[in-house]
Amino acid sequence: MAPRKLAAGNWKMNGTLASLAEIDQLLSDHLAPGCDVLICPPATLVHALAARTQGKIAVGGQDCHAKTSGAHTGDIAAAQLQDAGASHAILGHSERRTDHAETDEQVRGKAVAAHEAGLVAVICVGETEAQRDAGQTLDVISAQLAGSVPDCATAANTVIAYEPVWAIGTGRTPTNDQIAEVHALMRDRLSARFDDGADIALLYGGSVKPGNAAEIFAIPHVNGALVGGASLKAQDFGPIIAALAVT
Ligand SMILES: O=C(CO)COP(=O)(O)O
Repeated sequence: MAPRKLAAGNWKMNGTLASLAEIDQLLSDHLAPGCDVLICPPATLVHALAARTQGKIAVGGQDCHAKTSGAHTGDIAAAQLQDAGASHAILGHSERRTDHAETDEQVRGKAVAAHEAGLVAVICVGETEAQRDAGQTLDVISAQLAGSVPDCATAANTVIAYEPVWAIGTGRTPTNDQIAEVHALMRDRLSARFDDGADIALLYGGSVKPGNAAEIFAIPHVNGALVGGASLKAQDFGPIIAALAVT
């Protein structure tokens, strides 16, 4: 079994009910068989999006709590996401690691909770610019993988997204060789640790656009993308999905 190809959109803190019209557009224009499509809208829109798309695309949350319920104001349990129609949860995004000081250990706990609720955990890793400049990229990625990915991970319940922090929302992307180096490292680490680690899908994220998607998808061990800004408009996300489907 080869890793499944996945085009994933992370809407971050963008969108209202009116934005779901973009998804209608996407469904009518572009739904290419040949890759899976996931949209992770703000939590307020998970249920409406799932109801509207009826399984034609997957819907995910952008975070979940490690506990199943309780006194955690403002947080969302994995089972609540699942109840609202989500099948995935992005975990450990660099914006969560920065804005909410999430640690690898906390991300791992969230991933276990996601798995227990039947969700696929989309676990994010990535170096800062200072870490890259200091030659620490591979060590940082190795440590984040070791710390954030739980022992219960399988190819069926886990996706890893490599998102260099300095490439997110900046219009800057690593060179193809830099992406290839990190993805090869991730494949090695996961294959060494998990029986089906060779089949865990590896996404690249950070300034993926219609104009660079095909080139990025041609890089070995890149099985899809986690797309921020360009996932908000069907006219941008559609061509990215199409590029992945034919890779
Ligand atoms: O953070 C990202 C997806 O999770 C990437 O965001 P951009 O595609 O806007 O750079």
